Amino acid sequence: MTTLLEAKNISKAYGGIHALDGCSITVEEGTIAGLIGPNGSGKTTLFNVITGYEQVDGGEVRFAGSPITNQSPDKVFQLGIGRTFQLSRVFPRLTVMENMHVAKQRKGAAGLFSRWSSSHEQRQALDLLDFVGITHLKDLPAGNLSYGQKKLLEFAFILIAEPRVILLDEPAGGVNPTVINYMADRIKVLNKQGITFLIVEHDMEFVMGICQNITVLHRGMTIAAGVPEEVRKDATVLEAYLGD
Ligand SMILES: Nc1ncnc2c1ncn2[C@@H]1O[C@H](COP(=O)(O)OP(=O)(O)OP(=O)(O)O)[C@@H](O)[C@H]1O
Repeated sequence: MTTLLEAKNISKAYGGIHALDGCSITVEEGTIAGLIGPNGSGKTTLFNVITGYEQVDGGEVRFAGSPITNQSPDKVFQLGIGRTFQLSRVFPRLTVMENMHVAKQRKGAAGLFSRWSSSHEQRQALDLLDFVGITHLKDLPAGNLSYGQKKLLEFAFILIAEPRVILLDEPAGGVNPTVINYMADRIKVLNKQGITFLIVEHDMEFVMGICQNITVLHRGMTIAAGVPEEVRKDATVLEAYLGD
Protein backbone atom coordinates (compact mmCIF):
# COMPACT_ATOMS: atom_id res chain seq x y z
CA MET A 1 0.00 0.00 0.00
CA THR A 2 1.10 3.55 -0.69
CA THR A 3 0.63 6.33 1.81
CA LEU A 4 -1.39 9.12 0.23
CA LEU A 5 -1.90 11.46 3.16
CA GLU A 6 0.14 11.78 6.30
CA ALA A 7 0.24 14.14 9.25
CA LYS A 8 3.15 13.70 11.65
CA ASN A 9 3.61 15.04 15.20
CA ILE A 10 1.11 17.84 14.66
CA SER A 11 0.70 20.44 17.37
CA LYS A 12 -1.70 23.35 17.40
CA ALA A 13 -2.61 25.51 20.37
CA TYR A 14 -5.24 28.20 20.85
CA GLY A 15 -3.90 30.24 23.73
CA GLY A 16 -3.46 27.70 26.51
CA ILE A 17 -5.59 25.00 24.82
CA HIS A 18 -3.55 22.32 23.10
CA ALA A 19 -6.08 21.29 20.48
CA LEU A 20 -3.46 19.05 18.85
CA ASP A 21 -0.62 17.78 20.95
CA GLY A 22 1.72 15.76 18.73
CA CYS A 23 -0.88 13.63 16.95
CA SER A 24 -0.20 11.66 13.77
CA ILE A 25 -2.29 9.94 11.12
CA THR A 26 -1.51 7.94 8.01
CA VAL A 27 -4.04 7.34 5.23
CA GLU A 28 -3.23 4.69 2.63
CA GLU A 29 -4.22 5.30 -0.97
CA GLY A 30 -7.49 3.63 -2.00
CA THR A 31 -8.80 3.11 1.52
CA ILE A 32 -11.68 4.51 3.55
CA ALA A 33 -10.10 5.69 6.80
CA GLY A 34 -11.88 6.92 9.91
CA LEU A 35 -10.90 9.52 12.49
CA ILE A 36 -12.74 9.27 15.79
CA GLY A 37 -12.42 10.53 19.34
CA PRO A 38 -14.51 12.09 22.09
CA ASN A 39 -15.85 15.66 21.75
CA GLY A 40 -13.05 18.20 21.71
CA SER A 41 -10.33 15.64 20.99
CA GLY A 42 -9.05 17.62 17.99
CA LYS A 43 -10.60 15.92 14.95
CA THR A 44 -11.88 19.06 13.21
CA THR A 45 -8.69 20.92 14.08
CA LEU A 46 -6.68 18.16 12.41
CA PHE A 47 -8.90 18.47 9.30
CA ASN A 48 -8.35 22.24 9.38
CA VAL A 49 -4.60 21.79 9.60
CA ILE A 50 -4.47 19.24 6.77
CA THR A 51 -6.61 21.40 4.47
CA GLY A 52 -4.81 24.68 5.21
CA TYR A 53 -7.59 26.38 7.19
CA GLU A 54 -5.31 26.49 10.22
CA GLN A 55 -1.53 26.80 10.43
CA VAL A 56 0.35 24.23 12.53
CA ASP A 57 2.62 25.18 15.41
CA GLY A 58 4.70 22.07 14.75
CA GLY A 59 4.76 18.92 12.69
CA GLU A 60 4.39 18.10 9.02
CA VAL A 61 1.60 17.29 6.58
CA ARG A 62 2.47 15.33 3.42
CA PHE A 63 0.30 14.49 0.43
CA ALA A 64 1.36 12.09 -2.31
CA GLY A 65 4.92 12.21 -1.04
CA SER A 66 5.30 16.01 -0.92
CA PRO A 67 5.09 18.39 2.04
CA ILE A 68 1.95 20.55 2.06
CA THR A 69 2.22 21.94 5.60
CA ASN A 70 0.58 25.37 5.97
CA GLN A 71 -0.41 25.69 2.30
CA SER A 72 -3.50 27.81 1.58
CA PRO A 73 -6.91 26.05 1.45
CA ASP A 74 -7.24 26.77 -2.28
CA LYS A 75 -3.82 25.32 -3.03
CA VAL A 76 -4.62 22.18 -1.01
CA PHE A 77 -7.95 21.83 -2.84
CA GLN A 78 -6.24 22.20 -6.20
CA LEU A 79 -3.72 19.54 -5.28
CA GLY A 80 -6.58 17.06 -4.95
CA ILE A 81 -7.75 17.16 -1.33
CA GLY A 82 -11.48 17.86 -1.06
CA ARG A 83 -13.33 18.35 2.20
CA THR A 84 -16.74 18.94 3.68
CA PHE A 85 -17.52 20.80 6.88
CA GLN A 86 -19.54 19.83 9.95
CA LEU A 87 -22.05 22.53 9.01
CA SER A 88 -22.46 22.50 5.26
CA ARG A 89 -21.04 25.48 3.40
CA VAL A 90 -23.15 25.73 0.26
CA PHE A 91 -23.93 29.19 -1.12
CA PRO A 92 -27.59 29.60 -0.07
CA ARG A 93 -28.68 32.20 -2.64
CA LEU A 94 -27.09 30.46 -5.61
CA THR A 95 -28.97 27.62 -7.26
CA VAL A 96 -27.73 24.08 -6.87
CA MET A 97 -26.28 24.19 -10.40
CA GLU A 98 -24.61 27.56 -9.73
CA ASN A 99 -23.02 26.08 -6.63
CA MET A 100 -21.52 23.36 -8.85
CA HIS A 101 -20.20 26.03 -11.18
CA VAL A 102 -18.42 27.81 -8.33
CA ALA A 103 -16.82 24.51 -7.29
CA LYS A 104 -15.51 23.91 -10.80
CA GLN A 105 -14.00 27.40 -10.92
CA ARG A 106 -12.34 26.97 -7.56
CA LYS A 107 -10.45 24.02 -8.97
CA GLY A 108 -9.57 25.64 -12.27
CA ALA A 109 -8.29 28.96 -13.52
CA ALA A 110 -11.55 30.46 -14.86
CA GLY A 111 -12.81 33.78 -13.45
CA LEU A 112 -15.48 33.55 -10.79
CA PHE A 113 -18.33 34.86 -12.93
CA SER A 114 -17.40 33.24 -16.22
CA ARG A 115 -19.83 30.91 -17.98
CA TRP A 116 -19.40 27.14 -17.97
CA SER A 117 -16.33 26.71 -20.11
CA SER A 118 -17.76 23.70 -21.95
CA SER A 119 -20.92 21.67 -22.29
CA HIS A 120 -18.79 18.75 -21.10
CA GLU A 121 -18.31 20.50 -17.73
CA GLN A 122 -22.01 21.21 -17.48
CA ARG A 123 -22.78 17.58 -18.29
CA GLN A 124 -20.29 16.50 -15.62
CA ALA A 125 -22.06 18.70 -13.05
CA LEU A 126 -25.44 17.21 -13.96
CA ASP A 127 -24.03 13.68 -13.79
CA LEU A 128 -22.68 14.35 -10.30
CA LEU A 129 -25.99 15.79 -9.11
CA ASP A 130 -27.56 12.63 -10.47
CA PHE A 131 -24.95 10.53 -8.65
CA VAL A 132 -25.90 12.11 -5.31
CA GLY A 133 -29.61 11.96 -6.19
CA ILE A 134 -30.52 15.67 -6.31
CA THR A 135 -30.83 16.47 -10.04
CA HIS A 136 -34.49 17.41 -9.52
CA LEU A 137 -33.32 20.28 -7.26
CA LYS A 138 -30.81 21.76 -9.71
CA ASP A 139 -32.62 25.08 -10.27
CA LEU A 140 -33.56 25.72 -6.64
CA PRO A 141 -31.60 28.10 -4.41
CA ALA A 142 -29.34 25.88 -2.29
CA GLY A 143 -30.72 27.61 0.82
CA ASN A 144 -34.09 25.92 0.17
CA LEU A 145 -32.62 22.43 0.47
CA SER A 146 -33.03 20.26 3.56
CA TYR A 147 -29.99 19.66 5.75
CA GLY A 148 -29.39 16.21 4.25
CA GLN A 149 -29.79 17.54 0.69
CA LYS A 150 -27.24 20.29 1.43
CA LYS A 151 -24.79 17.62 2.56
CA LEU A 152 -25.35 15.72 -0.68
CA LEU A 153 -24.83 18.94 -2.69
CA GLU A 154 -21.62 19.60 -0.82
CA PHE A 155 -20.51 16.10 -1.69
CA ALA A 156 -21.19 16.70 -5.41
CA PHE A 157 -19.53 20.11 -5.05
CA ILE A 158 -16.29 18.41 -4.02
CA LEU A 159 -16.48 15.65 -6.62
CA ILE A 160 -16.55 18.09 -9.52
CA ALA A 161 -12.97 19.02 -8.64
CA GLU A 162 -11.96 15.35 -9.13
CA PRO A 163 -10.10 14.99 -5.82
CA ARG A 164 -7.82 12.06 -4.99
CA VAL A 165 -8.81 12.14 -1.34
CA ILE A 166 -11.96 13.43 0.34
CA LEU A 167 -12.15 14.45 3.99
CA LEU A 168 -15.70 14.24 5.30
CA ASP A 169 -16.52 15.96 8.60
CA GLU A 170 -19.51 14.19 10.16
CA PRO A 171 -21.32 13.15 6.97
CA ALA A 172 -23.94 11.30 9.04
CA GLY A 173 -24.41 14.06 11.64
CA GLY A 174 -27.98 15.37 11.80
CA VAL A 175 -29.23 13.53 8.72
CA ASN A 176 -31.91 10.85 8.58
CA PRO A 177 -31.08 7.12 8.31
CA THR A 178 -32.08 6.95 4.64
CA VAL A 179 -29.59 9.68 3.71
CA ILE A 180 -26.93 8.11 5.96
CA ASN A 181 -27.25 4.77 4.15
CA TYR A 182 -27.29 6.50 0.79
CA MET A 183 -24.18 8.48 1.70
CA ALA A 184 -22.39 5.29 2.81
CA ASP A 185 -23.30 3.63 -0.47
CA ARG A 186 -22.01 6.59 -2.54
CA ILE A 187 -18.75 6.62 -0.58
CA LYS A 188 -18.23 2.91 -1.29
CA VAL A 189 -18.93 3.38 -5.02
CA LEU A 190 -16.44 6.26 -5.24
CA ASN A 191 -13.88 4.32 -3.24
CA LYS A 192 -14.14 1.44 -5.72
CA GLN A 193 -13.37 4.01 -8.43
CA GLY A 194 -10.15 4.85 -6.61
CA ILE A 195 -10.99 7.81 -4.37
CA THR A 196 -9.50 7.68 -0.88
CA PHE A 197 -11.56 8.87 2.10
CA LEU A 198 -10.85 10.14 5.59
CA ILE A 199 -14.02 10.43 7.64
CA VAL A 200 -14.68 12.09 10.99
CA GLU A 201 -17.86 10.69 12.46
CA HIS A 202 -19.50 10.12 15.85
CA ASP A 203 -21.91 7.51 14.47
CA MET A 204 -19.94 4.39 15.41
CA GLU A 205 -22.10 2.04 13.37
CA PHE A 206 -21.37 4.14 10.29
CA VAL A 207 -17.62 4.35 10.99
CA MET A 208 -17.15 0.71 11.91
CA GLY A 209 -19.25 -0.40 8.94
CA ILE A 210 -17.47 1.59 6.27
CA CYS A 211 -13.86 2.23 7.37
CA GLN A 212 -10.97 -0.18 6.86
CA ASN A 213 -8.70 1.67 9.25
CA ILE A 214 -9.44 3.94 12.18
CA THR A 215 -7.31 6.47 14.04
CA VAL A 216 -8.42 7.60 17.49
CA LEU A 217 -7.62 11.01 18.96
CA HIS A 218 -7.87 11.98 22.61
CA ARG A 219 -6.79 15.37 23.96
CA GLY A 220 -4.96 16.11 20.72
CA MET A 221 -2.96 12.89 20.77
CA THR A 222 -3.24 9.71 18.73
CA ILE A 223 -4.13 6.98 21.20
CA ALA A 224 -4.85 4.14 18.76
CA ALA A 225 -4.84 3.24 15.08
CA GLY A 226 -5.85 0.02 13.39
CA VAL A 227 -8.65 -2.02 11.90
CA PRO A 228 -12.14 -1.47 13.41
CA GLU A 229 -12.15 -4.78 15.34
CA GLU A 230 -8.89 -3.85 17.11
CA VAL A 231 -9.86 -0.28 17.86
CA ARG A 232 -13.28 -1.29 19.16
CA LYS A 233 -11.64 -3.51 21.81
CA ASP A 234 -8.73 -1.21 22.69
CA ALA A 235 -8.74 -0.49 26.44
CA THR A 236 -7.26 3.01 26.04
CA VAL A 237 -9.97 3.91 23.55
CA LEU A 238 -12.76 2.63 25.78
CA GLU A 239 -11.32 4.55 28.71
CA ALA A 240 -11.08 7.78 26.66
CA TYR A 241 -14.74 7.54 25.66
CA LEU A 242 -15.98 6.54 29.10
CA GLY A 243 -13.90 9.16 30.86
CA ASP A 244 -15.28 12.10 28.85
N1 LIG B 1 -10.64 28.39 16.85
C1 LIG B 1 -10.50 27.91 18.09
N2 LIG B 1 -10.23 28.72 19.13
C2 LIG B 1 -10.07 28.22 20.37
N3 LIG B 1 -10.17 26.92 20.69
C3 LIG B 1 -10.45 26.07 19.69
C4 LIG B 1 -10.63 26.50 18.35
N4 LIG B 1 -10.88 25.41 17.57
C5 LIG B 1 -10.86 24.36 18.40
N5 LIG B 1 -10.61 24.75 19.68
C6 LIG B 1 -10.48 23.86 20.85
O1 LIG B 1 -9.62 22.81 20.49
C7 LIG B 1 -10.08 21.57 21.02
C8 LIG B 1 -10.30 20.58 19.89
O2 LIG B 1 -11.47 21.00 19.16
P1 LIG B 1 -11.98 20.25 17.85
O3 LIG B 1 -13.18 21.00 17.36
O4 LIG B 1 -10.86 20.06 16.91
O5 LIG B 1 -12.41 18.83 18.43
P2 LIG B 1 -13.34 17.72 17.77
O6 LIG B 1 -12.72 16.42 18.12
O7 LIG B 1 -13.55 18.01 16.33
O8 LIG B 1 -14.69 17.92 18.57
P3 LIG B 1 -16.21 17.56 18.18
O9 LIG B 1 -16.26 16.07 18.10
O10 LIG B 1 -16.98 18.08 19.35
O11 LIG B 1 -16.52 18.23 16.89
C9 LIG B 1 -11.30 21.90 21.84
O12 LIG B 1 -10.92 22.09 23.18
C10 LIG B 1 -11.79 23.19 21.24
O13 LIG B 1 -12.53 23.93 22.16
